[in-house]
Amino acid sequence: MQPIKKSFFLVIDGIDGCGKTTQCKLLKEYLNNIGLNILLTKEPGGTKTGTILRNILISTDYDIEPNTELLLYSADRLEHQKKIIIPGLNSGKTIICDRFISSTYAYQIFARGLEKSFLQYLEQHTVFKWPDLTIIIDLPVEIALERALKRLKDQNCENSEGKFEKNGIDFYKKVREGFLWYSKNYKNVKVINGDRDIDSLFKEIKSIVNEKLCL
Ligand SMILES: Nc1ncnc2c1ncn2[C@@H]1O[C@H](COP(=O)(O)OP(=O)(O)O)[C@@H](O)[C@H]1O
Ligand SMILES: Cc1cn([C@H]2C[C@H](O)[C@@H](COP(=O)(O)OP(=O)(O)O)O2)c(=O)[nH]c1=O
Repeated sequence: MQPIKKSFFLVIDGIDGCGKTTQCKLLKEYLNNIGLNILLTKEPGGTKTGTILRNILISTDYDIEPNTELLLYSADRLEHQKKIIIPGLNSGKTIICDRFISSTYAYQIFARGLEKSFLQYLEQHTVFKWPDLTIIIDLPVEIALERALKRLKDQNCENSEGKFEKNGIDFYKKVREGFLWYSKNYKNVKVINGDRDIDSLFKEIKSIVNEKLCL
């Protein structure tokens, strides 16, 4: 059977540990099963160049200037849009993207305190296709970080815990605030409550996506 063509750009975003990766995978499986051609991707790191940028960005070995970090996330996005997202949409794929520019507003602008106008300038040169829908999974920072730490333990990556300790809880509170700001200032954004179990969260995401995709 030929896959159904539904060119659609969907983003799932939110603070570390909110459950994005889990929900992206569930959604991919569900939409694949009903015959859509799904491309699951992520930022940073959705391209060959982006993988190198991601390794630099998430490593704690480099002491990167905050504005350099902002430029690297933007470079990753430019590559991702040109090489993956736009060609994927042009060939009729439904794109599910784990994080997008909403994360840059939340982390670099709100939490790191960089100039909003700088990102507003950069987005004009890096975002050629805006998401048809961004779902932001919102929940108290303490719960999200507990989940993120649990995942690191499950994956035996406890030495990566440093990121959360280095940034501190107030940083993540600002990240949360940044996502809520983004939801009020950009189009096609839906905020959902992430403080519940995986299945009931997925049920709501599925119903939002079904409605948007007219399924
Ligand atoms: N709704 C949920 N309730 C409890 N635990 C969850 C929920 N969603 C995900 N988890 C668990 O929390 C951890 C982080 O989830 P993950 O999907 O990797 O988050 P993210 O990609 O947003 O950082 C994983 O161990 C995952 O199994
Ligand atoms: C896309 C993006 C990610 N990030 C950060 C958030 C994450 O801490 C980190 C890696 O993202 P990710 O792999 O999604 O982390 P997690 O699974 O823990 O949620 O990149 C930014 O700071 N700005 C951005 O624009």
